[in-house]
Amino acid sequence: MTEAARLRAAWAAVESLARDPRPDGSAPHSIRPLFAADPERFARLSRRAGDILLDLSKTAISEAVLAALLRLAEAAGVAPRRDAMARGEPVNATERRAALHLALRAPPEAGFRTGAEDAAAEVAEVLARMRDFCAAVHGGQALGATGERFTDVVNIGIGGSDLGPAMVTRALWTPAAPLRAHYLANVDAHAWEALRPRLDPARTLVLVASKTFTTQETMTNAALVRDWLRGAVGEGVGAHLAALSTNLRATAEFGIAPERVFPFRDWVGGRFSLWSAIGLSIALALGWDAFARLLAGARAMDEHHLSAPLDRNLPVLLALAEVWHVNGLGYPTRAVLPYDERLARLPAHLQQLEMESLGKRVLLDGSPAPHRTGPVVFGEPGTNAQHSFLQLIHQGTTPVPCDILLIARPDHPHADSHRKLLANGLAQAEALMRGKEAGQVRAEMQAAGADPAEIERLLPHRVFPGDRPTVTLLLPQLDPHTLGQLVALYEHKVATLGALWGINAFDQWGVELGKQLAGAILPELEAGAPRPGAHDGSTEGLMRAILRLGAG
Ligand SMILES: O=P(O)(O)OC[C@H]1O[C@](O)(CO)[C@@H](O)[C@@H]1O
Repeated sequence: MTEAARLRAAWAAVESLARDPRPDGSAPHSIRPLFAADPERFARLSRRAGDILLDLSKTAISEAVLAALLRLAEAAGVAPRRDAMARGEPVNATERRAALHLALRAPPEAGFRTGAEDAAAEVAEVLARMRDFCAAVHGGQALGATGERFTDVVNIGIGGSDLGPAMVTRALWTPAAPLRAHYLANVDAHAWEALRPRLDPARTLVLVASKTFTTQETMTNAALVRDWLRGAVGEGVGAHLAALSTNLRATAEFGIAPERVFPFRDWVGGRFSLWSAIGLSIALALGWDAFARLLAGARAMDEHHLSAPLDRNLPVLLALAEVWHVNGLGYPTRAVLPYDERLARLPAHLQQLEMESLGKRVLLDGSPAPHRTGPVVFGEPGTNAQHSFLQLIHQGTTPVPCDILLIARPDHPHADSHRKLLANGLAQAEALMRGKEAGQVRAEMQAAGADPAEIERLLPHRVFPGDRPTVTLLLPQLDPHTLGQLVALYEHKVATLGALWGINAFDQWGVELGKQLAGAILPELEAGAPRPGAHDGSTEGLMRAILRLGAG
């Protein structure tokens, strides 16, 4: 059999398991019969790596489905694609680049290279400079222009130059941390106007974080903030600025001294970059040790992913569950529900990581993808999500698989609150799977003394279909090391899905068209009139309406 034929056969096996009833007659999407048939299902379908326990048992993945999915992973070349990535090969084929974020969190002796480039040495050098800079800021050797110590760091960046670091500092910052961190992303200057009054320019350190150093939003905000700093501290503004970028010419043109530029290389993708110089705000805000432990956590997950067999490999299993849901059962969305307020920005980080990576419609060779690819990802922390969109997930027409993240031990003394939080997370997953049948609803309403006609009227509204899948991830506590493992787990899941679907998970051409068109519209707004015939009727009409309302 050729490779292509093997891959087609593997897909066909998964698809037929998703289409045809199981040998016991149960439907392929049903979960409850799997528990009824196998009291050991939790033990069989949960796996542990490092600090993370992954429970896949509340999905409709049967033993047969898991076996078929693992055969698909073999046929799609998941392990060789993973290894090519780790060898620094140009797995980002459309940009002819490596995707070597693994090198960012590896010790130098791991020896990561790409082509002739010694990635490990490069990383070690930048990390050492970042560590020294943090020590100087925290130790009071690097001061503001007026001799004050820094109390606040502002990271100006967007997308991958914002979401990862913002998510991590939101998760791990405590009042005992060395600096307060703020993240300015949107070109909407309301964001800056809301932040500005909270800052004292004399004590504010500003990081301009942009891989390309050309991103419109970041460069616009950087100019605004530099002017504000200059207005307050005059020509000493350089003491308040640093840049995190691959574009050393542009950082120099912006006026940032070379010793204040922390570089990284083009083999670091934006959405995989929080471990690079882009993570400097994390290290400044939380301390160097926390950043080092974050990297070590990610490295532990890398080692697991690189060495564990596919059937025990957490990122691979998570990716296979996604294939089952998206391609097998046809569920086009997924919700991420961290039952931890500190992980409030994790869904936003995963939205970029997953949707920018997997929102592709062609295979590596440019032919149309024969299968549906990346699902829509959204989420909110639990329990808040329960009071907003969980209704649809329980009773809507299309099942939405959920990732439920639980943290066993809190970092506060309120045990009762934490038990309630955990009880809710566990209960949602149980309720989604178990559902509530008509007989049970009827009995409950009868016991409450409801009128029989009223019972029959309300019955369909109060029935829960059940068999709605959840994947649970349990961490013992939230700290830099466990968070590093968790984020790296999702990164490797994304790369694995790239291999399974045969797409490039490392480019993002889809963001370009809007940027180009915005570049064309901007001068027309400045000139106060759309260029006749340059746009569709709607865009031109809206531009005229906006201009009439006084913008531009
Ligand atoms: O770091 P940069 O170059 O400013 O880019 C920011 C973000 O913009 C994107 O290129 C998308 O527009 C992301 O991939 C990236 O993370």
